[in-house]
Amino acid sequence: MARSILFVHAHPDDESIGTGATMAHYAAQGAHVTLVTCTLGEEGEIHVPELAQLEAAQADQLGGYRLTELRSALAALGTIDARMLGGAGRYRDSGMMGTLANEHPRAFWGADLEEASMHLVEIMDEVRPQVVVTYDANGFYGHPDHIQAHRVAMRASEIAAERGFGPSKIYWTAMPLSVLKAGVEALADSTDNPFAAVTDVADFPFGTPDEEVAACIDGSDHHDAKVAALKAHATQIPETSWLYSIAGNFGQEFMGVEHYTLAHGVRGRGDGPYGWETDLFSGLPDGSPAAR
Ligand SMILES: CC(=O)N[C@H]1[C@@H](O[C@@H]2[C@H](O)[C@H](O)[C@@H](O)[C@H](O)[C@H]2O)O[C@H](CO)[C@@H](O)[C@@H]1O
Ligand SMILES: [Zn+2]
Repeated sequence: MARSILFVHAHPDDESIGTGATMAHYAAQGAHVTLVTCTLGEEGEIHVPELAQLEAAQADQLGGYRLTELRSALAALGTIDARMLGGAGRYRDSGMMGTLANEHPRAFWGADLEEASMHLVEIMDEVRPQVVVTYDANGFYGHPDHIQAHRVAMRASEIAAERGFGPSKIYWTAMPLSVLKAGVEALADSTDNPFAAVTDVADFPFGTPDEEVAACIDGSDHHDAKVAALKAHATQIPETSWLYSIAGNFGQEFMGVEHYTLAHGVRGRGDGPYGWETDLFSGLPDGSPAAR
């Protein structure tokens, strides 16, 4: 059976920021890589001055523009089967938690869970992913669309399993505390250190104890592709972004390596002190067992 992996993300840019190296890694291996993006990102900031008038409060065209950014980003990552949940524009970016945009009639945060999940079930029935990747229950950092993407991905996987085509493994994006700590220390001398006020990595809304992480995907061969994908999302990620500091100054291990917890399925063989899998398909009938 050909390898099929499905990524469920909230906004255009999340796919590159959180899983860009993993997507490029599996696309390069010839796996069928499907990305489902749940909103167009209509409520985002705009870091490109000449596009400022596209913002929600003016022309309200940022969503359409971010779709073009997404297409450019995915072209950098490889052959990706890109879908919008329910079709482009069905669910709207809900804005940050507690903002007025949460109340928009099409806000993803207020979507009917069963209806939204059925849109994903249809895609899962078509592409039959052995592996699904999404966020943890907090949406990695608490954004309402990320939390809702988690809920939809998990509910759709339940329905798919009831219908005989559920994924064998479900992963949630994760940042090991050891990596987070190393990243903060590496940025300490940076002039535009975004974490200057951080005194303890526990202050971040994300961070997973290393022993709870299940997989570490080394996509450092695709570091440049991930950086190109980030640059495609120029309205969201300014050239001064700390993401580029990490990418440029501190080696590929921060940007080219992505980590996951295992939410469903049986963990395959792994490496290192915590036995982290090096392949998300590890342990599956056609999954190559992790090299020792
Ligand atoms: C990575 C991600 O999920 N980005 C979201 C997020 O963007 C944040 C938002 O614009 C906030 O106002 C900024 O202070 C913060 O720096 C941004 O990361 O929320 C947006 C609105 O829902 C969303 O469009 C964007 O993709
Ligand atoms: Zn997002």
